[in-house]
Amino acid sequence: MGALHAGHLSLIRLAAQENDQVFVSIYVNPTQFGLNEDLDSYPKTWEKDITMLEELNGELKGRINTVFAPTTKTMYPTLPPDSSIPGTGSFLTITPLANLLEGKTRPVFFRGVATVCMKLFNICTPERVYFGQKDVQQTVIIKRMVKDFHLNTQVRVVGTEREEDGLAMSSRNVYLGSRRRKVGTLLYLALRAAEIAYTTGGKRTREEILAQAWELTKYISREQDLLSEHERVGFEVDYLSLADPETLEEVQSVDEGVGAVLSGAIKMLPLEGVRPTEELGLGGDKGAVRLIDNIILRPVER
Ligand SMILES: Nc1ncnc2c1ncn2[C@@H]1O[C@H](COP(=O)(O)OP(=O)(O)OP(=O)(O)O)[C@@H](O)[C@H]1O
Ligand SMILES: CC(C)(CO)[C@@H](O)C(=O)[O-]
Ligand code: BAL
Repeated sequence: MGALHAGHLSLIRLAAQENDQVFVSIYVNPTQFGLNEDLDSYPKTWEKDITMLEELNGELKGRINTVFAPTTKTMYPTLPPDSSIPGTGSFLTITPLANLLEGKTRPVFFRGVATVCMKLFNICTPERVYFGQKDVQQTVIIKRMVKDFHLNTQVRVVGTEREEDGLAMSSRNVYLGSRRRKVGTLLYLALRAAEIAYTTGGKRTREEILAQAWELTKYISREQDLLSEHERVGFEVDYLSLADPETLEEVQSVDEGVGAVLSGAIKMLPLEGVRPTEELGLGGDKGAVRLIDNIILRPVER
């Protein structure tokens, strides 16, 4: 969706390694934003995106063949895009996957994603498509769509690029501002604690694994509570999940031969006690900022 960062570039780099020609799409797709979401404020940095792509194209010896930045009239030629829950128009729904996890909070999100991806795939007929693991549910849904609709493309998933402190790169991080940015790593730290319980702690049940993640969020919350209103950051955990990698249904224990997806979402709340000089990030701290992240618990080779 543009506002490019190193995570996006890693998808393009892998695509250029595996293919002679790379087609990059930049399109902020309205139908995947709910009516109450941030479509209007979503960061748009077109000039900078093009400069980044030109530089990258030099490094990739000109393999970026096309940057496709369509208008909404091109993508939705018949009816104007509708983001309401009934949604009038031509849509693809991939259920029950689209109703789980992110879909609970964002009920039209995956309908919009599957629909726009089908359009993009039909326009460009790619041999391979590249998606980031940061949006793990999206990758599972696109794989299901490709399988169920017999699309002739291979879905490639690229690992999550992170900032030095572990925060998953995301175009929406610019909404955080400096105070919330410092605490923004908490979801990753919580997922890592749960991962360690599985990989080195030998834990296999849902309760044992997720307890580690919950403990860490509670610890950070207590730490924040001790700070003054000018320093503290409030957050709410939307969900922490331990799910089957293909169905994304919650599991009670991890089958080592199958592995699992550990994922979560948190809402960083608007600040209290804002001082006039405080750096607030895009949007000026008007709303909560929702962050997602995940770690794959890989199957153990037997
Ligand atoms: N940190 C990352 N590492 C690897 N891939 C990423 C990362 N962030 C996004 N991507 C991938 O880039 C593609 C385009 O994503 P998108 O434009 O929505 O960026 P985003 O940074 O995830 O934005 P948002 O903040 O809206 O989630 C998706 O396949 C997404 O999974
Ligand atoms: C898959 C996608 C391009 C659909 O607009 C979007 O959800 C994204 O960028 O992750
Ligand atoms: N990275 C997925 C796009 C979205 O959150 O809207």
